[in-house]
Amino acid sequence: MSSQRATAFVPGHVTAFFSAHRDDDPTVAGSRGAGVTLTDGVTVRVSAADDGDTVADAAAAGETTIDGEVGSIGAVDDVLAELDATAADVAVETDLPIGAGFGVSGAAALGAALAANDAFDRGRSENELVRVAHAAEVDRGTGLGDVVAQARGGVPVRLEPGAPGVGELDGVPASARVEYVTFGELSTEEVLGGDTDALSAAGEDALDRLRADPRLPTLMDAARGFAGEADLLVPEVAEAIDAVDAAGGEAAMAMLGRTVFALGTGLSDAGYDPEACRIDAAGARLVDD
Ligand SMILES: Nc1ncnc2c1ncn2[C@@H]1O[C@H](COP(=O)(O)OP(=O)(O)OP(=O)(O)O)[C@@H](O)[C@H]1O
Ligand SMILES: CC(C)(CO)[C@@H](O)C(=O)[O-]
Repeated sequence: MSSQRATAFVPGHVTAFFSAHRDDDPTVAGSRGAGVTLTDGVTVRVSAADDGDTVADAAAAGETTIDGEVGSIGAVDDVLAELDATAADVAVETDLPIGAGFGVSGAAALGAALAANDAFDRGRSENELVRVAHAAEVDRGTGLGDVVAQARGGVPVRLEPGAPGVGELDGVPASARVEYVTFGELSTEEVLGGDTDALSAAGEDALDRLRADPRLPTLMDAARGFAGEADLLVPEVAEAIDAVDAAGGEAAMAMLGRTVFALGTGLSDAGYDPEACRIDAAGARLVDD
């Protein structure tokens, strides 16, 4: 039965390191790498557009809002088109900053897929919905591996790139408090649109290290090495990582944003005023309205 409305929660995802793998087929394209999913995430509410009585109501049908403001996320539009739900209203809500390395666009796309499928009884399986959201995110150039990681939860390790059925995931078994501070955006589209050869070589090295020792401290250390080798570090991020290190903690840069994330109380101990959450244990899911 079709309820005409549904809500999904999708964890944020910070990538610690990655290599980019292109392909004409967006379900085959993606990234290898690893990162951390967060209990801070994105809530997506999908409902049948209320045509209402007024011209303004009718014009607002099929509208996306982001934290209450009318806006658009390309990958969400593509997901709705694929699920024959372009007339739906979509409300995206998040405390995470957009464009700062938390995979908000991937989360919004995956949340829209899960919620639209449920609201309109489209009968797709979880793998199919993850595939739709992954393909939309890749096609829009706003991410490569966030969607599959967010679907899984925990500390996802992307062993092979691509959507379910193509890619392969593992994970670092771990639970921890995570702190983060954001200094601003870094354009994913720009970095992915440039030459990614050096970055990808550094990402493959980092993945080999983590596979040999799948523990959180190794993930953080490999992430720091990656950010330097891939030439992505920005000064305020480097400074914060050094300050956390000097205070005895573990921090790294979130790809792709001017964002630092740390384990435990790393950033607080270094004198920053971070946001705090935990590693998300469950992955993307439908929730009660
Ligand atoms: N206020 C906003 N700031 C930035 N992007 C916005 C905003 N509102 C909508 N968007 C759309 O959201 C998407 C943001 O994608 P982008 O990949 O840059 O960010 P992200 O997914 O949050 O982070 P990242 O990929 O760095 O982890 C784009 O499609 C952009 O057009
Ligand atoms: C490319 C990327 C770093 C953008 O957030 C992410 O999607 C990833 O790890 O593939």
